[in-house]
Parts: sequence; C-alpha cells; structure tokens
Amino acid sequence: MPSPKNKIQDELLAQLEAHHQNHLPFVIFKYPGASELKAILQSDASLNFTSNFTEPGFVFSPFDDGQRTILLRPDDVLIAKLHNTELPKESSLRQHIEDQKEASRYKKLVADAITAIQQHDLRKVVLSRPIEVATANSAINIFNQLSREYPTAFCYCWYHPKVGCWVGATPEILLKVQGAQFTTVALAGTIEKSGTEKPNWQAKEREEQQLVTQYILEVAADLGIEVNSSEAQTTDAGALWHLKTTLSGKVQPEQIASMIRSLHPTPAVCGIPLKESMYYIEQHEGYPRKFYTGYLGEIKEGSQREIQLFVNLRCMEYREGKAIVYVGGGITRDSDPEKEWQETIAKSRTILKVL
Ligand SMILES: C=C(O[C@@H]1C=C(C(=O)O)C=C[C@H]1O)C(=O)O
Repeated sequence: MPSPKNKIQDELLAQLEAHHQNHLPFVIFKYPGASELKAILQSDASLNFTSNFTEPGFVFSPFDDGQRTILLRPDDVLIAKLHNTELPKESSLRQHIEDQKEASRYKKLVADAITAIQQHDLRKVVLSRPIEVATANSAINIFNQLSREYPTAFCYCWYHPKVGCWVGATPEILLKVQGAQFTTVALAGTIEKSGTEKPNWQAKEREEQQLVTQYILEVAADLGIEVNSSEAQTTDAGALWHLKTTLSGKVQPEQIASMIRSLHPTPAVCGIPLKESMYYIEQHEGYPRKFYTGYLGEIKEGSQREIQLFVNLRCMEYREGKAIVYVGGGITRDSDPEKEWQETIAKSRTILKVL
C-alpha cells in the first residue's frame, strides 16, 4: 500500500467529489473512535475481487455471495484530520412518513416468521426492509455528517462505477486481526435510548444475543481456534443500545480467510440455523439485500498483517437524489410484530438524521 498523503479535510473531500464525478472507484472511512479520515482511491474503473484476503486494499462483500468480494486497489491513499465542528444542537431529523400499507406489510412478514419459527426448525431469522427517501445531499457530504455524528461507529462512503455507491455508520465488527490476535463481537438486541440510563434487558433479547455468541464459539471450535469471551455488555450505537459480547483469541495467518468466510453471515444478520434462515430470507423478504448485511473493511499488508472488517449495517445505497436506507431486526418466537416495526423505524433514524 502506498504511504498515505496528508490532506486537509475539505481538500480531501473535494478530491473525492472529483474522483466520483470522473466515475472512478474510491472509499473514504473513519474507524470507531478515530479522529482521522482515510481514503483509498483506485485509478481505473476495473472491477477486481479478492481471492483470499491477502491483497492489500479495501474489501466490500454482498450479503449472499461471499465468493465475489470486491477489492478496491489502493493506488492512492489519503488521510485527513477530522474537524470537530459541532453539529447543530437541534436535530434536523427528517421525518420519513411511513405509509400504513408498508407497516401492515412488514408486520405481516414478521408475524408469518414467528409462525414459521413455532412450526419448523427455524430458531431465529433476521428480516429487513428498504426505505426510499429523496435527498439533496451528496454521498460524500452524508458520510462527513455521519463521521461527526457517530464517533464510535465505523463510517464510510464506498463507490464503484460498475456497482454503485453505499454510505453507512455501523456499530458491528465482523473481524479484526492484528498480528496473531483477533477480535470479533456478538451483537444483537436493540433498545431505543431514552435518557442516559442503561436498559434492563429482557430474557428475549438476552437469548437472541446468546444465540449469536454460541454460534461464533461453534464456528471457531470447528476451525480449531480457541476463544476468550467477555460477559454480555450494553453498548452504545447512536440513539440505540445493543447487547454485545467481545470474543478474542489467536489466529494463524492461513486461518484468516476461512474464519472470515465462516463468520459471515452471523445469526446477527441472518439467523439460526444458517441455511434455513438464509432460505427463509430469500423466499420471504421480497427484495435483494445486495451489500446491506454484507461486510467491508481495510486489509493492510506488511510484516504485521492487519485486517478490520465491519458488518454493513445502518447503511444506505445512494443513487442520484435518492437514498435507499436498509433496516432490519432479529425475529424469534417471542418477537412482537409492532415492536419489530418500531425497531426498524428507530434504526432508520441513524441515517435519516443526516440526510
Ligand atoms: C439487522 C440489523 O441489526 C442487527 C440486528 C439487531 C437486533 O435484532 O437487535 C441488532 C444489531 C444488529 O446485529 C440492522 O441494523 O439492520
């Protein structure tokens, strides 16, 4: 990877707008907690795929086709300090008016899934929906706002002329590898914040999150990888709380590609059992997820290999003047369709707030 060139934030954003207008691929991102923006620019419009996650660059994977993970080549790498400009105190949240038809459709989708869970082997299935809204903001501008609004999220704007443009602020790590050390998380359970008081998690959310932890432990055991796991803790994701267990351990370089492929998709975005829930989603969800609930992130080469991949949540697809925001939630036998509907509305605010 070429050494990063230092830029001033506005200069960097302007260079990317120009790259975008020239229909050339790029990604700009901010790591959780970081005060720096980083951009990877590819100098031609070729569409390349990673073979085994060893090539340096930035990978972008769809939900349902892990073999075709796109790789952006780092022909140019730019960094800039993130300005800490205060956002207006008054939230400029765009109220998206949900029509009643969509509410009934989604609640029926959830109710049918609950029935399927009661009658079949399915234990959990994650269902989701797209929300289309008009926006006058550019994709890079939306990314810039997200980076300021969500300091603890991984924020990004990704573009390839042959694929499209995606923007997001995700709270979920898929896999982080630094040298021989790896970290992943089991993230599930959602409660909208009301004040600063941490929530009282109910058995339903605890069980749903525990299923994800259990699944990751089984995947690691199958690969012969030992894992240390934390207690489940409440974690902050903008206006939402989630339940999170951190899992870590040691991984050999030759195990990394299989670990990524076995971890994706986790039951946090698909379900349990995996095949049945994947099939249920394909049959019933009624739209293609594309890159929503896929994963993305940087691969650095060198003696200390470093990989940081995130699950593509709280994201949108950007098309000229239009944002398609994707939101979903895990359904178990104890789910309530009305609450699940409200959960998708709460999750959509992450993006709607900055449009
Ligand atoms: C599917 C989404 O989120 C996932 C589902 C969650 C849940 O069911 O509570 C929580 C976090 C994510 O793992 C989404 O944000 O669209």
